Amino acid sequence: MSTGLIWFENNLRVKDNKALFEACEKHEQVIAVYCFDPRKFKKTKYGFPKTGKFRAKFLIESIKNLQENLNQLNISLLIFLQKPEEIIPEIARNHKIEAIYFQEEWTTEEKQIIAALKKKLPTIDFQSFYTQFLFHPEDIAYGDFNEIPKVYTEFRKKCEQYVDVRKEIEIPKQKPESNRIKNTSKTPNLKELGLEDYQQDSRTAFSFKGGEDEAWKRIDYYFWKTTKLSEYKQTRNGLLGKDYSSKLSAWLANGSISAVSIFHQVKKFEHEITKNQDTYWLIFELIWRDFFKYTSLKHGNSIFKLSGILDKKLDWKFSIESLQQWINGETKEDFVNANINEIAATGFMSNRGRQNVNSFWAKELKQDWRAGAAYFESVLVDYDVHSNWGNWMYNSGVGNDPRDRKFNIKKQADLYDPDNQYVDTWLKK
Ligand SMILES: Cc1cc2nc3c(=O)[nH]c(=O)nc-3n(C[C@H](O)[C@H](O)[C@H](O)COP(=O)(O)OP(=O)(O)OC[C@H]3O[C@@H](n4cnc5c(N)ncnc54)[C@H](O)[C@@H]3O)c2cc1C
Repeated sequence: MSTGLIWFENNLRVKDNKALFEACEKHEQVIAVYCFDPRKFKKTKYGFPKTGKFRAKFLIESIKNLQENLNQLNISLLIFLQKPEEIIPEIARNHKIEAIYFQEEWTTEEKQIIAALKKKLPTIDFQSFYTQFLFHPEDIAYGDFNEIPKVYTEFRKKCEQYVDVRKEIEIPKQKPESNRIKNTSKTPNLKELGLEDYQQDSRTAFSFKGGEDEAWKRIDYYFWKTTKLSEYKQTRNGLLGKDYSSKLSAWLANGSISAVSIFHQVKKFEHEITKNQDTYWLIFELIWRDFFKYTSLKHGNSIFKLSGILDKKLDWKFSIESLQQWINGETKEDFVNANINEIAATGFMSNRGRQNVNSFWAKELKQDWRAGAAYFESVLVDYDVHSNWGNWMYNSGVGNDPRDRKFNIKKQADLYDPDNQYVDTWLKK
C-alpha cells in the first residue's frame, strides 16, 4: 500500500490545500505531521523570543483545529516539539513513506530545513506547491522572478490584466477509517514553548482565535452577516474596534485560509450583495500581500539586509536604550507610544499604526530598521516574513516605496485620531 506524508507548515487548512489534496489523490494511506520547531521559539539577539506568546497561542489553536478537521477525513496529525529534519526521517522510515507533500518556501531558514530533510531522505519523492499566493507563480506574466518590478502599481496592473486567480481546491475525500494510525502526540502548551500564558487585554481591537473554522467564521461575519466588506475602503484606516478592517491577516499568515478562497468570497459577495470600490479594495490589499512575496522571491536575503533591496547606504544608528524606550512606549510621540502599547498588550496594531511606528523608528530616530522589524516579528499575531520585512523596508527607505515618504506623526494623529480616543485608550494602563 502506498503511503504519503503531508508536512504542514504555513498552510494549516484542509480547504484549498493543493499539497494535502495531492497527497490524498496519489496515496492510499496518508499521514500528516506538524512540528513546533524549537528554533522558532528561541530568543533573538535583542532578547525577545522569535515567536512571542500571541502568535504562539494562535498557532496552538490553529493546530488543534487542523487536527480536528483532519480527523474528519480520517487522517491522523502527528504533532511534535522537535526539528522537522530530526523527526520526519524517523516517521518516514517507520511508515514506509514514499513521498512528502508540503508548501514551497524560499526564505533561507526554511530552505535549509528542506535541504537537510532531502539529504536525510534521498530516496523519497518531495512534492512542493506554492499555495500561499493569490496569483500563482506559474500564471504570472513574468518569465522570471527577476522581472518582478520594484513598483507595486506596475505589478498589480499587469497581474490584473493577465492573470486569472485559480479556482479553490476542494477538501479531499474522506479516507477510510483504516487510514488512522496510533497517535499519542499532543499539542504543546505555551509553557512548553517557553512562554507565559496571559489574559486577553479588554481593550483589544479583536479577539483573535486560531484555526481554519475561525477564519471562516470571520468571513461569515465580516462579509455575510454584517456586510462590512461593502465599506472596507472607507473604514480600513480606523484604529479602534473590530470592524474597521477585515482582521484576516493572522489566518492568512499561517495559512488557515488561502488568499484564493478570500478572493472567491469577495467575488461571490460582489455578485450577490454589492460590488463597489470597497469590495475591490480588499483584493487590492491581497495583491500587496502577493507583491511582498514576489519581492522576496526576487531579492532573497536582501530583504533582511540593512541596505535592503535598494542596496542603499544610509546613516543608521543603533542603541539598545532607544529600542527599549520605543518598545516601552516612552518616546516623545503619544501616537507612537499608544500604538506600541497596543501591540505589546495584544499582538495587533492597525496598518496606519504600523506605518507610523515604523517611520518614527527608522526615519525620525534613524535607528537600525531591522531591530524594529525583529520586534514586530516577535509580537505580531499575524507575522508573515514577507509582509513584515517588506513593509519595514518600504517604510524605512530601503524597499519598494518610490516616494520614500516620512510620516508626520502629529499630523497623522490629528487626522486619524482627532478626538484622542485611540491615544487615551492605549496610554492608560
Ligand atoms: C511595518 C509593517 C509591518 C507589517 N507586518 C505585517 C505582517 O507581519 N503580516 C501581515 O499580514 N501584514 C503586515 N503588515 C501589513 C498590514 O498592516 C496588515 O496586513 C494589516 O494591518 C492586518 O489587518 P487586517 O487583516 O485587518 O488588514 P486588511 O486591511 O483587512 O487587509 C486585508 C489583508 O490584506 C493584506 N494586507 C493589507 N495591507 C497589507 C500590506 N501593507 N502589506 C501586505 N499585506 C497587506 C493582509 O493579508 C490583510 O489581512 C505590516 C505593515 C507594516 C506597515
